[in-house]
Amino acid sequence: MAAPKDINKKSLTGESPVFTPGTANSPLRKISVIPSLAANATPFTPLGTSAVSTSNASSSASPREQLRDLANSKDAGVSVPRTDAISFNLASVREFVPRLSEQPSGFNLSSTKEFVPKGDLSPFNVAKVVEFRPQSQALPPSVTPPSTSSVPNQALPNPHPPQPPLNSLEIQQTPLATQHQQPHQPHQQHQQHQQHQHHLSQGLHFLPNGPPQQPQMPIPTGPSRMPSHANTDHMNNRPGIGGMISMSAMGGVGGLNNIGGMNSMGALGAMAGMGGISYGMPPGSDGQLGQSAGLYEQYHAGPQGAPGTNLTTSPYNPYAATSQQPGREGTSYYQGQSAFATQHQPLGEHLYFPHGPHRQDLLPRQRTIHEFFLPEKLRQDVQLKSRAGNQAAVTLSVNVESYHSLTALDTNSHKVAGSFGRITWLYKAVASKNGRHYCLRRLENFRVSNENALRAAREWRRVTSGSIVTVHEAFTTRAFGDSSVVFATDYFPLSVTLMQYHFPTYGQTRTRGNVTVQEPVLWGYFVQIANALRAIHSAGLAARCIDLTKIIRTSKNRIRLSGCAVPDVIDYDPTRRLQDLQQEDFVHFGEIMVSLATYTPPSELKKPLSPIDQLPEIYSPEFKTAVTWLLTPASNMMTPNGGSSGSDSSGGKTIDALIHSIAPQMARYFDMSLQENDGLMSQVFREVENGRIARLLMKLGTINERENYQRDASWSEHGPRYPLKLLRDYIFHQVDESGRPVVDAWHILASLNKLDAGSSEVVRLSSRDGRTNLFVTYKELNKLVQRSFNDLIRPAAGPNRRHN
Ligand SMILES: Nc1ncnc2c1ncn2[C@@H]1O[C@H](COP(=O)(O)OP(=O)(O)OP(=O)(O)O)[C@@H](O)[C@H]1O
Repeated sequence: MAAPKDINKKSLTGESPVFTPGTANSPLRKISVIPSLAANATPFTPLGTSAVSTSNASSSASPREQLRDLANSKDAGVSVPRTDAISFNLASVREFVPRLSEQPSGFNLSSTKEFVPKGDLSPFNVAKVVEFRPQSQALPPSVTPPSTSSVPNQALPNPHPPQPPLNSLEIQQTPLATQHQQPHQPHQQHQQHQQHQHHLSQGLHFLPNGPPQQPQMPIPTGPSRMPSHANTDHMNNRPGIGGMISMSAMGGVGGLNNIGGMNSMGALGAMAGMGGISYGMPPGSDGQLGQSAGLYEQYHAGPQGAPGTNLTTSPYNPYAATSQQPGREGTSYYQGQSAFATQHQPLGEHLYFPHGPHRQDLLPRQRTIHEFFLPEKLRQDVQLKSRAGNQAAVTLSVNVESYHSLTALDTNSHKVAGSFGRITWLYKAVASKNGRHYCLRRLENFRVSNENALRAAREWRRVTSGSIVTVHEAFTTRAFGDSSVVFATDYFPLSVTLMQYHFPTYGQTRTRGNVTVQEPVLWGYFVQIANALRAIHSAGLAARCIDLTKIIRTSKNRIRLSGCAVPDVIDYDPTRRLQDLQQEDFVHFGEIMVSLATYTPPSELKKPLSPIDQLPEIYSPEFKTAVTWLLTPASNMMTPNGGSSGSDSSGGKTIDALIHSIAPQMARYFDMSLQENDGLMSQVFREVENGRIARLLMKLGTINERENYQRDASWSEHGPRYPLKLLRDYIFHQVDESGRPVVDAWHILASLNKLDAGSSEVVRLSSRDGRTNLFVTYKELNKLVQRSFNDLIRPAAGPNRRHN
């Protein structure tokens, strides 16, 4: 899609009527641009002025009219000029669907997965990002680089003198010579390395992971670090919004997350007291910033940072791209400051709270885009399930009790009597009482002969286990035009039965191959079914449905017994002894294990089973013994590990005996499950932080370029909110020395997180013509964001407030 040419041209040459920084009308410019230096400045190529904003700005129509025009326009939706040159576009991030080989994409996950430190042209290649140098980079450190606005703009160390209030922000025309040298100079890195070597040789401790004071910092584990302000910040007062966004709709944006290892995040410092900054502060609460800043200063003033401390004790952060910038450690710029004070930033301030296992052995350049986001496999899995859960291709027009929006889950529309000996139907349905999805299993045309049968089914509500599909209720209904019994159970999207999973061609004429299910997988099933039986038997019930068609696989090797309670209704017989039914459970359990181990459908198993003969050699004696125990009648009983006990007082086998005997396998599975849990928790911690970034982006998006406020001086292009516009350019519209877009995910995330945390780091914001430079801390910018946003949502705010 082509953007209108004239607009592109304007945007690219900085003639956009929207963006005219540094004009004579700009109050900021009047204050502080130094004309003589301005003349020498290298022009900064403006980028990214949207067609939308351009046309809006030049139009005198009302916002509503403009929107309508825009919607009707042929070019509606063409917003960013030069999209052809930008290989990273947010739409692709949002969906974050890897385009496998058929399309070359600048943001192709499959390519980023194969991380190539050099030569990979992906804009998300961290190696490339780290190696990016502005033109002046080539100069030796001693040579003053020429003034340039090409990016990355330099984030300067915290000079620590009290920050001026925002309205007195200093705008300077400062040649880079007075700033620091360009980042990542090999020469400087070499010096740094030598310095550390030197320290080591002197017996000094080299602390790669942050200052020793860090443990003293309180580290809350959640993102909510200050009281919320119900009257101010809509976004902040909905705790779920971040997660929601990060999971689905804004997959990519929500995915913007932890760069823990990249040392660019702002959470820990924020958690240590500055955290409130990021969450909707009413204008009057800025004092809290001061307090948190106090903490920060305290942190700096720790014993190791005392004046006179040898610089060599300064911890070196190996992951901090910025800490490698020359001049960061130098004392010349910050005379009289301590070693810690001269540190660029304490490590913790830009790291999220590390949680769970993580790899330590990666160099910064080896970190890939995957470190920023939820692992692709997991994300896809979650998203597919979520989509399947919400999908309703064909919804029945029947409402059953309090359930509506019924969707059939059975793939076979010509039903015959199934494994229960009856015709059953399965539906996904939504419960009116809570809006959740449930799975309804309907017994077609079934009349309950005895009221107690349904009561027996309700007993199953008490049984809760991770290996059982929980039964919530059972009732009779005529909603389907017959007399049906319905069981409402938990719903697990995209689950398949073990029969479907392991015997996908069953019932087809195709011959089966010889497939072996690995023993660890079988042990996994074994342990989970044993766990289900323990819960069932100890509740005084029997499963009575251990069948490959009634065990569902809800995620990788994760299974649950479904269909429980159905046999209790269909075959209700109060005369049958519970012990007998439980003994039958063991036999059915043994049969499905033999079936899977020999890759034989249950109906084709040769009976009576003699597992020792039937089970292939590849399985261990331990496994064979356990299966044999399941199939052996109680009268000849031995323990699953070959012992002689295992029966209860009535002479039957017990589930406790089984579990006792397979304890080593249970422990192994338990440990695996703990590890999996750790892994998932660390992902959750990472994703929690995404919400912060998403909220911040929403705020920035709602504040910037508000055309309908232009007559309001406080919202005008060159008013006090001007730095936010420059910040937007700094974060998203970076260009290199030849004016080409630089799309650097690391830079975007790092900047947003520093902004969110209200870091004291100074950032230089340049206007697009390069003549105006603002030196401002993220802390001040953060305040400005909060203040502007609060102004925006406060009903009485803004004299010219008009609603779109
Ligand atoms: N609780 C559940 N949540 C989501 N899907 C389920 C649930 N229980 C079963 N399913 C899925 O519904 C489909 C049909 O299951 P069902 O138990 O009816 O199997 P079946 O082979 O049709 O059995 P039958 O022979 O009794 O008809 C299967 O793909 C199964 O994975």
